[in-house]
Amino acid sequence: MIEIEFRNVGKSFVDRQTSELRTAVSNLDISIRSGEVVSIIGPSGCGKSTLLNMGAGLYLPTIGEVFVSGERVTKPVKKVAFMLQKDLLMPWRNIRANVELGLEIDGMAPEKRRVIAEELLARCHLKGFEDHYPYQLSGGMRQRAALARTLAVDPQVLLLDEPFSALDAQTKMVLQQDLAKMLYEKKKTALFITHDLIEAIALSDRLLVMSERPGTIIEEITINLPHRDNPLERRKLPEIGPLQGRLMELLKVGKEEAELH
Ligand SMILES: Nc1ncnc2c1ncn2[C@@H]1O[C@H](COP(=O)(O)OP(=O)(O)OP(=O)(O)O)[C@@H](O)[C@H]1O
Repeated sequence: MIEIEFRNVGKSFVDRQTSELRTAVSNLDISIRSGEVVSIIGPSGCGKSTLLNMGAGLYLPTIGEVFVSGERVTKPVKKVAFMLQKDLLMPWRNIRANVELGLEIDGMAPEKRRVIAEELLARCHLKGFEDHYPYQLSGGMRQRAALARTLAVDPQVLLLDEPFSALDAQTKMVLQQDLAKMLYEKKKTALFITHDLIEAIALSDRLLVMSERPGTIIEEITINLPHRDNPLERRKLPEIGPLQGRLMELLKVGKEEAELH
């Protein structure tokens, strides 16, 4: 089943300085199957976040249509959860209460949501920190709590906008491992934005490479590698290097600098 679909989607914004309409993304045709993890990579400003925002129903396309689970997206969609680089935890709520937030809004009984929150916090290695407040935790721990909160409402679709980019390399790898396991076990569908090419290869079934602005998909790469549920193992495979090289070519990494010399 196709879970997320973009049909000939484009999005333009009014430029605040010139008042002209500028195209951010165009001709996006994307189909993501249920249970698939797809990463989007592309140069800065090519429209990756714009694409994700349209998937979540936070932006509406200027042309074309977006569908989630066969339903046209015209407003924020409940079965879609969004996770950003900034953890957006509420500083006045402890970690447990932060994780419970979505369930509380849904009207779930306090005892029930407490059980769910504590189980997820344990899975995200935050057992013992339930009563701590965000300021008492490290960046990695806060992002773990944000992941637990994203998963608490049991969304079928996760849209992840560079969720680990502010973390140090080791913390990032451990969090990727936790995320990959949960996505795999619960058969979630995920669309993931990252600038980290190895992260994209390690976590995904498929990569979509975008062009410079106005962004569109210029290449699709299926990752035929084992260990989608174990990125730490996948990182060790010899195929990673050549795949990274191909992505660097597509993104012209180092080309502009070379032209300057
Ligand atoms: N709400 C908005 N209003 C006006 N312009 C916007 C808005 N959101 C995005 N844009 C413009 O659309 C273009 C694409 O932005 P977007 O943030 O989607 O790119 P990105 O690929 O996610 O960038 P980065 O990799 O740097 O995070 C940019 O030129 C940006 O200025």
